Amino acid sequence: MNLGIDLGTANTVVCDGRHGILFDEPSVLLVRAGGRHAKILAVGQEAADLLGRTSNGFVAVRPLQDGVVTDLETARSYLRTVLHKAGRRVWSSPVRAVLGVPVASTALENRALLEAAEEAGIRPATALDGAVAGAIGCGLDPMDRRVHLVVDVGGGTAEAVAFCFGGVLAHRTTKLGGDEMTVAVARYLREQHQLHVGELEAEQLKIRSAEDQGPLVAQGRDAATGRARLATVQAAEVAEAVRPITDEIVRTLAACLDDLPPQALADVLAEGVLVFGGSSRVQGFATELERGLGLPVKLAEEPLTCVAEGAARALRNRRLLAAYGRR
Ligand SMILES: Nc1ncnc2c1ncn2[C@@H]1O[C@H](COP(=O)(O)OP(=O)(O)OP(=O)(O)O)[C@@H](O)[C@H]1O
Repeated sequence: MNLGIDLGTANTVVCDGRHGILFDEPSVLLVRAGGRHAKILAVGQEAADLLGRTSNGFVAVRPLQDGVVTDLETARSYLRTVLHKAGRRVWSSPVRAVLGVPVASTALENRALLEAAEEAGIRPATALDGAVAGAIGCGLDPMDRRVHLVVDVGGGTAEAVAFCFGGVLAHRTTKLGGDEMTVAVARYLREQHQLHVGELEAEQLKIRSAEDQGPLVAQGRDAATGRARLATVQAAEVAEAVRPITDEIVRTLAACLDDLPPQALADVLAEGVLVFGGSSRVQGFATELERGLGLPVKLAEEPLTCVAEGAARALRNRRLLAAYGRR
């Protein structure tokens, strides 16, 4: 198997060079707590479906925090199960992969991810900036002599990366992303509608508000009576709730332009800024970004899968991996 893997804070996507997307599910494991004897009960969508529905003793674990591996053992078990779900049946069958990593990740953080991947049976495992992989997935060539600027806004992080002819020129990262937007929506409902909602409901409301401008219905628990009830929320209210987060993301990422020479800016002005990652779909984000950067913004056609698709393509391009690969 020759795979591109986007092991994100929120979602994991695995793409095969020949067969396309093999796995696309939330990055989460459900384990039964038990110290060293913790047992994995469900992974991916199965685990996500059980969030908030299990009794005491079950814990949801995310293999990554802010885009990086924090626990080697968890990451290894998670990757092993993901490979199995992606169709790897024979333990000894060779798997090569390129894995997307945050541009600001340290050598030590990349080492942890690659070690977990190798222990899960991926050999060789190569790390590539997720933003560069996403650009490849959208049809850009990072070996071009023109400068490209891309923005990746995921669940736990957002980054802007400018690159050209095999090298990164400038980048900015923030540990704000869709997860914080979801928290902001839940807080808004509590404060303005006296409704307590779970994480899943707040996220669904955020996503629906990006697709439907009409009134939306939120389901939760009344703050005063503790009883289940519904509330009608306008899409514009959700946009207002997430605006402080999107503003902060745009402000941080826009500083990336300060590091670009005038000729590079001219390239980006001519071509526009490519935006991907699930949170690029949040209501009003693209407009905010366009205003903050003062540059035209283009939305990727496949914002959630282009990183894995690009990573799978990069696996076949030795020159590109020699230039951008991180070991
Ligand atoms: N249609 C949509 N509208 C708004 N938000 C969305 C939409 N689809 C997904 N999201 C949000 O996008 C985020 C996940 O995006 P993505 O899968 O790109 O992140 P990730 O790669 O797992 O995270 P990271 O890049 O931070 O490691 C979640 O917060 C999710 O709520």
